[in-house]
Amino acid sequence: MESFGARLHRAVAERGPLCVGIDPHPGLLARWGLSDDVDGLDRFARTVVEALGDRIAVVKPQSAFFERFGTRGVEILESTIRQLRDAGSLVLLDVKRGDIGSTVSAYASAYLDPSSPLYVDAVTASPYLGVGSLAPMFELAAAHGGGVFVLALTSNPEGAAVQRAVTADGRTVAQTVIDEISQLNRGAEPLGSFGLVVGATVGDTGHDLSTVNGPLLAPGLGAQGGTAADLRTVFGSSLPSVLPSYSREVLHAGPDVAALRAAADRALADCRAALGTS
Ligand SMILES: O=c1ccn([C@@H]2O[C@H](COP(=O)(O)O)[C@@H](O)[C@H]2O)c(=O)[nH]1
Repeated sequence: MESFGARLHRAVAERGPLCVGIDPHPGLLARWGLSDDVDGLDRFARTVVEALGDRIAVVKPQSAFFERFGTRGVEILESTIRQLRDAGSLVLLDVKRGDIGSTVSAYASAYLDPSSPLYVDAVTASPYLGVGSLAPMFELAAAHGGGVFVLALTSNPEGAAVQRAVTADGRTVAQTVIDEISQLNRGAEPLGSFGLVVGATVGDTGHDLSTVNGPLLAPGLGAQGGTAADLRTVFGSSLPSVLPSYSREVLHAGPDVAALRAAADRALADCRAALGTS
C-alpha cells in the first residue's frame, strides 16, 4: 500500500493543510442543543462528517470523548471512522497510546491493522516509555501504509517541564524524540510517515526540526490561544511540513453545516497565509 506520508502529501495538496478535530465536549453538545449521551454523541459526530468529511485533508477524532460513553461510545467512534473514510478524509485518531513494547503491539493491532474495527490512517502516540517502545506501531504502520504522530512539544503549559528537561547527553527529551523520528523518516519521499506533535503555543523553543522529513501536527490553535501567525515563530523553516489542527475553534460554529464549513474555510485561509501556500 502507498505510504501514509505519500497519502498525506496528496491530501494536503488537494484539500489544503488543515486537520480538524472531532472533540464532543459536554459543553459543545449543550451548545449544539444535543443531549450529553450516545445519541447526542452520534448526532454531533455525524454532523461533523457531513460538514467536513469531503473537504478537509485530515479529521482527528479525540478518542477520549467517545470512550467516556463506554462500549456504545466506542461503537460510534468505529462508525465515525468508517464514515470519514467513505467521505475521503484521512483519519488521525488522537489516542496518545504508549506502553512497554509487547503491549504497544496490541495497540498497534487495534489501530493500524486494516482488519481491526478501529483501523485508522494514523494515531498519536506517547514516547515517555522510550521512543523504541513504540517500534511495533512503527512497524505495523509501515507495513500497511499507516502513520504515527509522536508527542514532542505539546501545546499544554505543563508539558515543558518534562519535554524540555535536559538528558545526560545534553539534548532535551523533546530533541531526542525529534532525532529518533528523523531517523525513521530518512530518505522517505515525498514525506515520511512518522510525524511529531508540536503545539502552536510553544513559541520559539530552539529545537531543531529541520531533519524530521515527516508531518508536524500543530494543535493548540484557537481555543488554547495559538494563532496561525504563531506557526512561523514555532516552526521557522519547517513550515512546509506543518499540519495545523483546530478543534473547538471550528466546532463552536456548529451545528449548522454551512457554518461549520465556513469556520473550517476561515481556518484554512489563515493557515495558508501563515504557511505561505495561498
Ligand atoms: O499537544 C497536544 C496534543 C494533542 N492535543 C489535542 O488536540 C485537540 C485540541 O483541541 P482544541 O479544542 O483545538 O484546543 C484536543 O483533542 C487535544 O487533546 C492538544 O491540544 N495538544
